[in-house]
Amino acid sequence: MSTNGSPSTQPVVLCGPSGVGKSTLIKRLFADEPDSFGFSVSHTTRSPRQGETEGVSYHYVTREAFEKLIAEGAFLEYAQFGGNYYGTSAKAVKDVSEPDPQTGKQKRALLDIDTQGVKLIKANHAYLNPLFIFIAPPSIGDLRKRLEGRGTETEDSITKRLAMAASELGYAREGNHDVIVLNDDVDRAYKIFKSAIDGKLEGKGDELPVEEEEERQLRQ
Ligand SMILES: Nc1ncnc2c1ncn2[C@@H]1O[C@H](COP(=O)(O)OP(=O)(O)OP(=O)(O)O)[C@@H](O)[C@H]1O
Repeated sequence: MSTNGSPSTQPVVLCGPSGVGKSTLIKRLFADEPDSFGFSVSHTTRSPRQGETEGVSYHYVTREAFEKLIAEGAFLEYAQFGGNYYGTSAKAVKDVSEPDPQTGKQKRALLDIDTQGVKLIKANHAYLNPLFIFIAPPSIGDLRKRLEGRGTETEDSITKRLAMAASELGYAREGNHDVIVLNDDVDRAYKIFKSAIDGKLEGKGDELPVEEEEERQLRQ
């Protein structure tokens, strides 16, 4: 496994197909270690809502300022929803691991991003030096069952997510991640995930599911 960076502050990038169980593993990690990890503060062009604080809830910026940041390549990912921009900047990720001015405590940034975001970090923000962890499904068929079971997606959305899943698995097969975690049994997967982020995993973790099986199940 990768030995780059200090395990105490090295950002952790979690990626993998929609429905594979990333949120499930992140929830467990936060329950296990509530003070060790943090999410980066996103930028947005929407106005602050009551109770929200600049720099805590979001970094609130104008459209012009947001577009300037896009042009500068500042964002690892960004998107528009409801007429507003939202984005994660590389600086916001780095800021998570800065010592808190009051307590001196440092947190590790945890990111849940798609393959596009992983490519952007590798191409433009390599200095972040994260631990890239790919969460893999036992099969595309299992992924379908999980997305159906979660009850949050339409059939059309499930079909799109499964097609995306195949391309994300393809990118993982090229060896672009430091660690592979097969989320077959969630307790077993969490153990591998936790030992990887604690720097205690020997090797690269699990094997990816076989490609032929995937294609067969996609055709079904
Ligand atoms: N090992 C597992 N076995 C069976 N079901 C699981 C397992 N891990 C997670 N699930 C279930 O699969 C569904 C999808 O999990 P989750 O929402 O964590 O995925 P996700 O990767 O965060 O998806 P998205 O990227 O769409 O947010 C949930 O209903 C979850 O309870």
